[in-house]
Amino acid sequence: MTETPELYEQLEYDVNPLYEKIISDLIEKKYSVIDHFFEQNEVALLRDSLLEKYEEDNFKKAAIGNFTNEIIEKSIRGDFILWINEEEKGEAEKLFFNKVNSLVEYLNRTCFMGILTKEFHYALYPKGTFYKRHLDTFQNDGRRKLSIVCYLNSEDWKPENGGELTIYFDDNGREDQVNLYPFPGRLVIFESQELEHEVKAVEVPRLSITGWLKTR
Ligand SMILES: O=C(O)CCC(=O)C(=O)O
Ligand SMILES: [Fe+2]
Repeated sequence: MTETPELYEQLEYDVNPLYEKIISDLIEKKYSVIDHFFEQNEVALLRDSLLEKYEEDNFKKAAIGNFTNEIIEKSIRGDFILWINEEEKGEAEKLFFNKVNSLVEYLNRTCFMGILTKEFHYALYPKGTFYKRHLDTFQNDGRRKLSIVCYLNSEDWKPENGGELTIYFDDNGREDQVNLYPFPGRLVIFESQELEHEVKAVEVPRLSITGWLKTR
């Protein structure tokens, strides 16, 4: 019998149980929650980087709509954001992209997801702000495939702080929801074109990185 080792080599990969869990969650329920995706010291590094840039006044009021038609609408979303340029990254951002890229490579290799580009921004929700229920593709970007949120809050995030990410999903024809607190190091990943979600009002500043994996 003749073998084709080159082909086997291409298809071979080390199975990563964490990534496999994410994939099976996505297939089963269109979202996945991974606690401690980033370790405490990594979260601290990223939080410091966010706060430094925020204090330097680099953040801007998040808008809704697309680039040519940006509307700042406080009654819809109240967060401040700063896009992260992967080329100009510092130590914290390098660490962030290393982990994200490893996940993306795995998704492409094992699921043929065809993720070609990605975009991420820091976000800070000041006290009293929220983001009303929406679908991430309302930004007129049908290329957004998976939404990723990673929380950079300090360890003691309490329920009375509010700021849950509420994801709405269909349960056999009935709408159900899951409420997720923005615990530090927690990563939430969900199908951008499928799941509506919202950020409940926060009582203390809420820190995160949000981004999208895109097909083109
Ligand atoms: O911060 C979150 O939990 C979600 C943010 C979000 O939905 C968005 O930026 O589109
Ligand atoms: Fe969103």
